[in-house]
Amino acid sequence: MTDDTLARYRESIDNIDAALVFMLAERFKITKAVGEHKAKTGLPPADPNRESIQIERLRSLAKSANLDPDFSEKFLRFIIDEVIHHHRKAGAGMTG
Ligand SMILES: O=C(O)C(=O)C[C@]1(C(=O)O)C=C[C@@H](O)C=C1
Repeated sequence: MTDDTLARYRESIDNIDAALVFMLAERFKITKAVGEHKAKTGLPPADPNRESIQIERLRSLAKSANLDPDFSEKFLRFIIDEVIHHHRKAGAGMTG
């Protein structure tokens, strides 16, 4: 039996997932440039002060959007940790 309601919900979920992938691809495109800039200028891969500002901002945005701020922080942390990992590789001259 086909469930049209569920199929419609899933269509929307698939669109949102696609948008997330495109947004993440754009974010990683720009953080790649940041990593190269940092490697070239000798800046450290991680900037904990900047991270604190980003996390506070995202937590506040999450609250106004009715999204769990702890989840939002974990999500951003996960992404930033991956970016730092890329930055470290760029700093060591190991891209890819
Ligand atoms: O803004 C920077 O300095 C970055 O390298 C980008 C970024 C991020 O992904 O947002 C990643 C690592 C830093 O610790 C802080 C922020």
